[in-house]
Formats: sequence, structure tokens, C-alpha cells
Amino acid sequence: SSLRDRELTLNDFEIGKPLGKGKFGRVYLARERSTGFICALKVLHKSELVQGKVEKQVRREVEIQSNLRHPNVLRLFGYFHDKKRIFLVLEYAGHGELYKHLRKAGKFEEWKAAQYIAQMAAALKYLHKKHIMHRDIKPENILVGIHGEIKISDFGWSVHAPNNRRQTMCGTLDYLPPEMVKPGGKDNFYDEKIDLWSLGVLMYEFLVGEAPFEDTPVMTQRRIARGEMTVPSFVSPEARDLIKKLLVLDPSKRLPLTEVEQHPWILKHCLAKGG
Ligand SMILES: Clc1cnc2c(Nc3ccc(N4CCOCC4)cc3)nc(-c3cccnc3)cn12
Repeated sequence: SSLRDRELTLNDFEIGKPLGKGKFGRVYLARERSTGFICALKVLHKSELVQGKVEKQVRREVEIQSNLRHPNVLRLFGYFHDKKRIFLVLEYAGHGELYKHLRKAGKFEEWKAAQYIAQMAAALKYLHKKHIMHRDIKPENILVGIHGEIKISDFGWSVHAPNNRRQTMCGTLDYLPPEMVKPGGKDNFYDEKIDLWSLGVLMYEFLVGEAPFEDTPVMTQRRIARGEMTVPSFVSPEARDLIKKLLVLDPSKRLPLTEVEQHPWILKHCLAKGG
């Protein structure tokens, strides 16, 4: 019977090397015995999820990600649990975490950054068409597949737009848009345009090697709220133009994803479709 037709259990898998650990669990290389299918098995401990009050978030991650099919979105093939743990059967991304490649390289060459941003725009367009906003776009949540293509992973924060987030968030503020850092921002309604802002922050970080508003937490919030950032002179004029069209305070004035895909900086570095 095919993988999808029956309840999976841990015995269906041979567990390989640990690939790494995330905030709430470890990821292992695994092979499904009957088919030899290689995948990544993410193990979450129920006790930790309850402590972290994230069980709802994990349920949402599973629900959302298991219905997504896109080359730049990491597949969730299935899940199962035993008394103590939840197991997510995920697509194996052969080249690991994008942020490790970014830290190793310092910053990416413009052609590579443009290809990654084009793939991110395609993935976000797919998600937004399903009224899903990711809300946590950053290098740490992007993996690299065996052919160098990027895969958005970790949908723990994604929700159906529009939304006003209740769950407290932790980790870096660098990627938050103005509408979420402004006082009262948390209780305003915001929509998928927050991912456009994060795409601009991601593009800046790819090209410069650090986030545009990186500072102390208080200063970061203030600089985001005012859109205060400078683009170094080594960044090409076309790239600077696209960054400026994404890092716009007013969400309604941010460049739509279709226009990101057709921006001269993207077309210059990516084989134009049908070109
Ligand atoms: Cl989900 C998921 C699917 N695939 C992966 C993956 N794949 C992966 C591939 C290759 C290498 N190596 C390539 C040679 O140099 C050493 C690392 C690491 C991870 N990693 C993580 C992960 C998660 C947390 C920390 N660290 C890695 C999660 N993954």
C-alpha cells in the first residue's frame, strides 16, 4: 500500500544521521523501509510543545504545509505520533540551511541573490493565492534543495490572512514590518503584504550580509517604524531600486509579487521565461 494510505509508525523508517535541531525538535535523515524513500524526520516532544504553548502552532503548521505543492515550498508528506513525540515526515533538502551558506559566503553575488529572490517571489505568490501568509520569512527558515533551489520551510507562523496575531513571538525583530512593530501594531489587522516587507529585508541581507535595521532591539524597532536604512554603494542601482520598492512603510505601496518577478534586476539575472 502506498505511503499515504496507511498510518505510518516509527518502525516504517530507518533513522539516519541527525541533520540538526530547530527550536522545538531534532531533524534526522530517514529512509522509509518499504519504498527506500529518503526523507527528513522532524521529531517534536509533546512535553516541550505544551511547555512552549505551541501545540496549536504545530497543528497549524502540519495542516497548512501538508496541503502545499510547490518546488520552492518544503513538502510535508505526512505525520504520526506515539505517546511522547510527534513525527513530521518532511522532504529532505539536500544542501541544508540557507543561512549557513549565507554566513559562510558573507554575502551572495547579485546573480545568486536574484535567483533566490525570484524563487521566493514565486513561492510567496503561490502561498498568497491560497490566502496564506508565511509571516516568518528569514534565512533561518529557508532550506536548499539538491539542485540549489530554495525551499521555504517552518510554517509554524503561517496563518490564513488577514489576521491579528495573539501568540507572542520571540527571536529576531529584524524581519518584522512597521505595521507589526508600531505601538498597537500587534492588534491591528495586517495581511500578506507583511511578506513583501520581509522579502525586501531578505534581499538586503543576501546582498549586504546583514539585515537593514540590525541594531539593539529598541533601535531596531524605531528604525523599522521609520524605514531608516541605508543601502551600501557596492549594491547595484537595479538591486537598490527593488529593495526600496519593497521596504515601503505603507503596505499598500509595496511592489506586488508579479512586479517583483518582472523587475529589471530579476530579469537581468534569471532566464526570462520563454526568453
Ligand atoms: Cl526539514 C529538513 C529537510 N532537510 C533538512 C536538512 N538538510 C540538510 C542537508 C545537508 C546538510 N549537510 C550538508 C553537508 O554539510 C553538512 C550539512 C545538513 C542538513 N537540514 C535541516 C536542519 C534543521 C535544523 C538544523 N540544521 C539542519 C532540516 N531539514
